[in-house]
Amino acid sequence: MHIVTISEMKELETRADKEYGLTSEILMSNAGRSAAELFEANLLPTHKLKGLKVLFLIGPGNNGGDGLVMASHLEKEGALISLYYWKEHKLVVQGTRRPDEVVDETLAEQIQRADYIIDALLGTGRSRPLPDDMRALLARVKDERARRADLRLVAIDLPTGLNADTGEVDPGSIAMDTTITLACPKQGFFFFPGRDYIGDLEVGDIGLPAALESQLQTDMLTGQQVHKLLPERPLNSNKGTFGKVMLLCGSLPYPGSAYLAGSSAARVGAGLITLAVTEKMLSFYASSFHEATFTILPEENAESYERAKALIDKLEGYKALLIGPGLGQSSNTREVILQVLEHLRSLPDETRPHLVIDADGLNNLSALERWWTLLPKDTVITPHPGEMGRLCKGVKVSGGNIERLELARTKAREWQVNLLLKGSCTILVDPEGRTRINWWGNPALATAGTGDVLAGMISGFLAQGVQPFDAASAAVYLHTAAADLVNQNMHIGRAGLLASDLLPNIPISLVDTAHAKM
Ligand SMILES: NC(=O)C1=CN([C@@H]2O[C@H](COP(=O)(O)OP(=O)(O)OC[C@H]3O[C@@H](n4cnc5c(N)ncnc54)[C@H](O)[C@@H]3O)[C@@H](O)[C@H]2O)[C@@H](O)CC1
Ligand SMILES: [K+]
Repeated sequence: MHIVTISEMKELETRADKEYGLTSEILMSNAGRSAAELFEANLLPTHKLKGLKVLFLIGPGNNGGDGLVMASHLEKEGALISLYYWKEHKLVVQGTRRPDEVVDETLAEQIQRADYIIDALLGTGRSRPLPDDMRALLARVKDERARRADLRLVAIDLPTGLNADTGEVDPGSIAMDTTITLACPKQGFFFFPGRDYIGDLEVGDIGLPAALESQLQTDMLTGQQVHKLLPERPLNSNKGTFGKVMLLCGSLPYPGSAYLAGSSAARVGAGLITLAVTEKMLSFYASSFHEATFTILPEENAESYERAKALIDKLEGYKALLIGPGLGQSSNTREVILQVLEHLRSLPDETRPHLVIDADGLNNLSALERWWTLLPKDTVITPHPGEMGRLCKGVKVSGGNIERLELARTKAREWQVNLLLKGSCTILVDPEGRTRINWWGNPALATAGTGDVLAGMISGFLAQGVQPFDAASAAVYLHTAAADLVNQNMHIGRAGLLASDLLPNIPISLVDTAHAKM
């Protein structure tokens, strides 16, 4: 599913008209019908349309036009519709226009009795700050929503006043329970503060031919898309079929990282997991991770070339290598990483394991000048905002604002990597600038070890032959899906998840993609 900017959306509409004869009226008619269908589909099981009291706030442009089409569909199905035309200050209640002198009073009543209020005031055409009377109207709706939790607010295309490119909001904008956006999600939905105003996101089909969208470079990750990226599991297979993952992870203060990452690689289906560890650490892993195999490395005070050689000697036949989680940042360890990278660069593409670098792997690299020139082709790197800041030599990187997007795009191209920039809506960019953004986020994931799980999942997909950008994309989507399953199955809210809770839920999240609604 493509994500668009305002100008990309306008261009799609212009070309739809020019090349396919899909006029603005046709698109609006499709938009209103589709919004009505999605609205009705989401009412169940708590509400039914017959007798439902729905107040539409209608703006002066096409967004208002979408609202009017949607309203007429709902009315035909038995909903009790009121229409407030903001610009004309006109109120129509179930087909009857109210006299001008009672509009204010009647509108107040309609707001108080509505089951649903639909924001069809402004969409992508908003061009200036909201006028005071529109802000006042929205403030009344917001107060009513605060007073009555069962009042539902639904935006058509986008919440009024939200900047669809940047996610900035007007002071008068209010948070919705649902946004039914038209044709494509807008870029601004994925960045704060806008992200908090969208509520549940639904995407209405307005009948744009798919060919029109072929130029668009930015996608929203969806379950349906991820389902197609998952590796096949033929019956005629053995553990060799699904690839081997080597992990250079974990050190004395952070032993759990290698366990979490390795288990996650197995949970997405990799055939064999090998932890490269010192003998001192072996007993810890052997007792907690029965399925793993081990490559024994010299202790950490050994010469770096001995440590690197012990790993390199065992790498043949591995399809994926994960470097970093819990590895520590000693200069000796940095040298080990450099030697391993040199070895990987010397290998032909066909035999080189795909590389993922996370956490301390990135921290070690960021201490070096032009570190990206040391990476083999098609490496996946997975920084959180702090690590990204260090990789960019001190740039401040936000966890959720729009500047992240441009930075990620610029750096993925400059560094020629598959960049996964973590955050509330994680961004993925490939070396050519192709971009994918994860809509779903889960605050319960903001806890130690969940990054190790993500890195492990990517490696596990790489081992199975999934292409690097796709492996990272699938892992990001499934990581949040697994967290949502933990929330549901353990009945926990936004806090209290342990990274290890994700592990048994990862395979379930894979299965669930087969039934994803989008
Ligand atoms: N053009 C098309 O082909 C389609 C448009 N669609 C809908 O049309 C919307 C875009 O339509 P428009 O371009 O007409 O834009 P809008 O409906 O968002 O609003 C534009 C109108 O609002 C006024 N306006 C702008 N900023 C304002 C402000 N701050 N305060 C008060 N008035 C303001 C403008 O003068 C103009 O009259 C989309 O969001 C979507 O809902 C969909 O129906 C799909 C097809
Ligand atoms: K709107």
